Amino acid sequence: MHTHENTVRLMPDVASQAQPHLAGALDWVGMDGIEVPALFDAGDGSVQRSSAQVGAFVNLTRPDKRGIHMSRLYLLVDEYLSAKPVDAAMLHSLLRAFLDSHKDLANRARISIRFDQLVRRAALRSSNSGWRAYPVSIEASLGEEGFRLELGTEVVYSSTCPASAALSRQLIQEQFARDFAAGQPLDHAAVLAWLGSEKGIVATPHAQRSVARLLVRFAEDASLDLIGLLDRVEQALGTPVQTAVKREDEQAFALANGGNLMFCEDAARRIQRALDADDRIVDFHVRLEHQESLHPHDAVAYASKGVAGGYGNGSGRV
Ligand SMILES: Nc1nc2c(ncn2[C@@H]2O[C@H](COP(=O)(O)OP(=O)(O)OP(=O)(O)O)[C@@H](O)[C@H]2O)c(=O)[nH]1
Repeated sequence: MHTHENTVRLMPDVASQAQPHLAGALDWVGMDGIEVPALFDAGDGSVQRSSAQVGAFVNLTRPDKRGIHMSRLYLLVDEYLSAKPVDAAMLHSLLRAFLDSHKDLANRARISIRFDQLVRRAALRSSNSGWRAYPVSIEASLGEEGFRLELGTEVVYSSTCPASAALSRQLIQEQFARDFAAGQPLDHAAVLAWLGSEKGIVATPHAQRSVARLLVRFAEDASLDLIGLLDRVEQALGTPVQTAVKREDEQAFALANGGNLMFCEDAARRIQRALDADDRIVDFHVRLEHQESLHPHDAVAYASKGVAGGYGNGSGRV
């Protein structure tokens, strides 16, 4: 009977052989789409387990070596992601372990983790609540430039067009002028009834489902505060999409939209101001997409960190 050691000794190890024909250092080698159940901080003190897709990579600095040791990266991903919630410190030590497992072969490592963060959101007025699933992509790397951590996510919201609102108001005024003659005393009850009729709102501004795509780089010592980031962005926008909606919630949403008219430029500046004020965020790029109901195309704005001579150049990284 073979012992485990004997069996292993009999197996050829192609990856560690010297490269016979083609030599060359490689930028990144690894695996993408690794399926793992990973743990994430749910933002309320509890831990959420989500199905995640992981990319695990190191560079290959040795031109003469055939390949990296994929299984080592795979097993490290499984070990670390099963043990504790994904955060900056854990990712940093996982990447260090990637490099330790490839001594003399690699000096850079990176990992990407994609999953949906489920968050229970309260209704605007009623006591109900419902789920939102925010798509999240975490990218961490370790190399000569140190540890870097970026987080990408999306917030969906409603935007009502300010131009359309002004044009609608003008038509409502004109309708009022037609229905109530100038110089005549106004009958309070008649005006109230008129306001409650469809004539009182002959034109309605168009609103659109809109998407803010965010890419944020955190300071090296900052925590991975995903829920805090989502909350801050939704507050800055003012009209995030709702989950459970009763009539009282829908009315509150209509009021919020009426007081929150915005072009995509306005939305971009609101997020820019909110994220600029957060010193745990060293850089960010946002892309705002207003999926127009007036047009078959979208209105789009990009913004990035607004420091003087800043990082942002409209490169559209998101
Ligand atoms: N390097 C590399 N390995 C691959 C690739 N596709 C599949 N693999 C497999 O990944 C398996 C595991 O690789 P290793 O980590 O080198 O496995 P191992 O030699 O048993 O493990 P160690 O003893 O730790 O090196 C190998 O059997 C490879 O065939 C590829 O494109 N490149």
